[in-house]
Amino acid sequence: MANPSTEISTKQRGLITHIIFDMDGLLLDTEKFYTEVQEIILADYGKTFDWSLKAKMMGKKAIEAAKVFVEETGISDSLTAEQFLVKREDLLLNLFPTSELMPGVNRLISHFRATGVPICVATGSHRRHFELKTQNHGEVFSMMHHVVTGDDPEVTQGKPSPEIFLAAAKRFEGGPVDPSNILVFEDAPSGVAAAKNAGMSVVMVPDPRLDGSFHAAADQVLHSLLDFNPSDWGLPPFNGVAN
Ligand SMILES: O=P(O)(O)OC[C@H](O)CO
Ligand SMILES: [Mg+2]
Repeated sequence: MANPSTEISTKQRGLITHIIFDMDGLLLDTEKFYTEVQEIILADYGKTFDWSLKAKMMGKKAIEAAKVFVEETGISDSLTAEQFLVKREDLLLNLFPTSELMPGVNRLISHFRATGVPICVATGSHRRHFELKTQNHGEVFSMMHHVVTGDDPEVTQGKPSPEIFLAAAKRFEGGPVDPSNILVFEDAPSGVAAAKNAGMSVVMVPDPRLDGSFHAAADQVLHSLLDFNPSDWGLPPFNGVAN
C-alpha cells in the first residue's frame, strides 16, 4: 500500500474533530465468523464462498447481506434470505462471545479518550449481536460516546447508504457534527462508500484478502490500526509527539 501521508495530501479534508468507528472487522475480529458460517452453509449446496462475494456482503445490514448471498450464489430458489438468516443464527451466536479485539484498538481508543477526541461506533450489526460480540470488551466500548446499530429506527438502509453515519454524527454532544469534521474508520467497501456518501473522510483498514481495487475510494489505507498516525489528520499525536 502507498505511503499513508502521501495519499492524504492528494485529497481535500476538513479539520477532523470527531471519530466514528465501524465495528466488525475493524474493532473486532468478527468478520471471520461470518465467513466461516457462510462457507459451511454454501458447502451444503456444493458451492464455495469466496472473497468477491464476501466483499459484496460485508458491512451491510443482515437482511441486505442475506439477499446478496442467496441471489449471487444462485440458491434463492432453495433458500430465501430470511431462511438463510435463521440457518446461520445459531452458528453465529456460539461464535460471537469469543470475539477478540483487532490489533491496535486498545491503544487508539485509549488515546482518543485521553486526548478528548469524541468517538462513537456505527455498525451494521444488530443490537442483539452487538451485545454478544462486545460482552468481554466492556472497557473499550464504554469509552464510546454512543453506538448506532443496524436495527436503529433511523437506519432504514444499511451501508453504503450514508444514513448510519449521519445518525451517528447527530448524536455527538452538541451535534449534529459537520460531516467534513468527521473521520471514519472502516474495513468494508460498503462502509467506505457510506462514509464518502455522508461527506466524511475515511481510513480503510482492509483484510489483505480483499481485492485492492476497493482501496481507491478511501482517503487513507492502512495494513493495521497500529499503523495509524493521528498527526496525518491533525489529531493529537501519541505521547504528545508525532510518530
Ligand atoms: O462492519 P459492521 O460493524 O458495520 O458490521 C456489519 C455486519 O455485522 C458484518 O459484516
Ligand atoms: Mg466492518
